[in-house]
Order: sequence, then structure tokens, then C-alpha cells
Amino acid sequence: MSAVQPLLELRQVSKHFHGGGIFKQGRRVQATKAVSLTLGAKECLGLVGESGSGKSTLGRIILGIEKPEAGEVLFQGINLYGKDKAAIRAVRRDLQVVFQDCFSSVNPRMTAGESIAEPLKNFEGLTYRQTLRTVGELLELVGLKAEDALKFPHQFSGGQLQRVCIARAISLRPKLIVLDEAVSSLDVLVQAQILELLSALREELSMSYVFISHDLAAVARLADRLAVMQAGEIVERLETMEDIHCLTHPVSLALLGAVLPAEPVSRAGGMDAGT
Ligand SMILES: Nc1ncnc2c1ncn2[C@@H]1O[C@H](COP(=O)(O)OP(=O)(O)OP(=O)(O)O)[C@@H](O)[C@H]1O
Repeated sequence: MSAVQPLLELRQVSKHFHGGGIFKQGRRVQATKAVSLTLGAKECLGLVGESGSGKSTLGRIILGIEKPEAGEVLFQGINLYGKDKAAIRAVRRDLQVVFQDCFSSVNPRMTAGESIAEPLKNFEGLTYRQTLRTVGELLELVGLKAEDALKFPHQFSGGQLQRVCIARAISLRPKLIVLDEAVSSLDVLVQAQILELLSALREELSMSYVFISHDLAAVARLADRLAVMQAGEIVERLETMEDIHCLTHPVSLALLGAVLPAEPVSRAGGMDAGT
């Protein structure tokens, strides 16, 4: 019997940039260097590392929007940078993203309902009435009210607007969401609530996450597995977050040092929609 195909597989993915600015002219930055990883269905991989270690570049590569110069990215067995454009378009809807800055992720002139309806319009071809009902259901799923569809971004708090962005990301019932520092700009309490929401949604919708963060404590609340990056490379991995105290690489220890020794990271946390 053949082995189960992973949802996502990166094979030896490399990407470099040429630095800009008058002092950096021509400087080559290796943003990711021969990165290989796999992610199964319903798994959450935490991707941590210092600033500039290549996390977001890897996230964009996974999303199919930053072509690597070497290596392959297979999503549901389809090479996201291959020649089969029809197959790539077919799997694209299963691949979504939530960014850190929810205010710049949405059009300030569009209501929450219009923002959430965009992917539905592009991929689903629903009637106006069906779209309205689906948007209301999605808002309720993320802990908001159906009537919030009529509000504009400036009428939400940061936590509420991040819920709107999550509603948009799950609107097509994707198989994988890249969460790029998705809770980093929120205060600690709201962060815990959004992490709890993401955890519940993952269960309910059977999704996988790549959770990019510099905050190991946040990652430990959501992730099943961990990859630690430094200078474009994965320098340490954990197959289970239970082993978080077994990390040995200096970068991992520095990130762990920001969490400990106060107390071990707990997965507990309340879920409250009033953010
Ligand atoms: N478009 C670009 N042009 C030039 N250099 C880039 C570009 N994007 C990223 N880099 C460089 O690649 C390296 C990795 O950047 P990346 O944003 O992936 O790191 P990161 O770990 O996500 O950092 P942060 O946590 O600060 O967002 C950095 O040195 C960055 O300056």
C-alpha cells in the first residue's frame, strides 16, 4: 500500500534576494536555503525564528506567490510553480492566508460583508441571497454577528477585524491556512481569544495551518509540530510540542528564553467573542 500523500511538501526550496538601499547594493540575501518539510491534513506546523530568518518568505513560497529559484512546492500533489495552470488554479482555493495587519488586509471602503464575499464571488458563483446567508454564517462562525456584515473596517476593534479576516480566509473551506504573524499585533488577552478561535476552527473545518511567528509561546498554544529557522535554514524541528523543553539550538533557546522560566506554556485560554 502506498504511503499517504502529505497535504503540503517542500523539497529543497531555496530563494535569495539582492539587498536594496545604497549601503546594501548587490548584497545577496539567502532568504530560504534548501528547506524541506511536509505537513499532513489537520496538522499545525509552527514556524518560528528571529526577524529576517526567512519565515515570511517561506510562507509566500507556500502560498504560491513567491517563486523559489530551486526546489519544489507540492500542494495536494500539485507543483504550485509547475506548468499545469488549470490544476494550480483548482487547488488555489484550498490555500488561504491571514496576515498580521488586518487593517491593511482589507479594503477600507468595503464593508466586512463585501470583503468576506470576495472569494465566494471569485470561486463559488453563488446568488446574492446565497452569498448573504453564507457571509452571515461565516461571521457567526468567527464569533461576530451576521449584521456586522454592514460595518466598515474602522468600525471594528483590531481583534474583531482579525475575526473578519479569518472569516474571509475560511470562506472557501480551505485545506491550509498560512497564518503569518496573525496574532502578533493584538494585545495578550485578544491574542489568546483569537488563538482559541483558530484552534476551534481547525477542529471544526479539518484545516491545517502553517503558523508563522516570532513568539514561541503563541505557537506552542496552537502548533502540533515546530520548525525553527535561522538565516533561511531550518535549524531545529520538533515532531511534537510536548518536547518543547528538549530544544537545544541557540536560536530555539533564545526564543524559549522569552517564554520561560515564568511557567511552562499552557494550551489553556478562554474564548470570548467580545474582542
Ligand atoms: N522582496 C525582498 N527584497 C529583498 N530582500 C528581501 C525581500 N523579502 C525578504 N527579503 C530579505 O530576506 C530575508 C528574510 O526575510 P523574511 O521577511 O522572510 O524574514 P522573516 O523571518 O519573516 O522576518 P520578520 O519576522 O522580520 O518578518 C531578510 O533578510 C529580508 O530582508
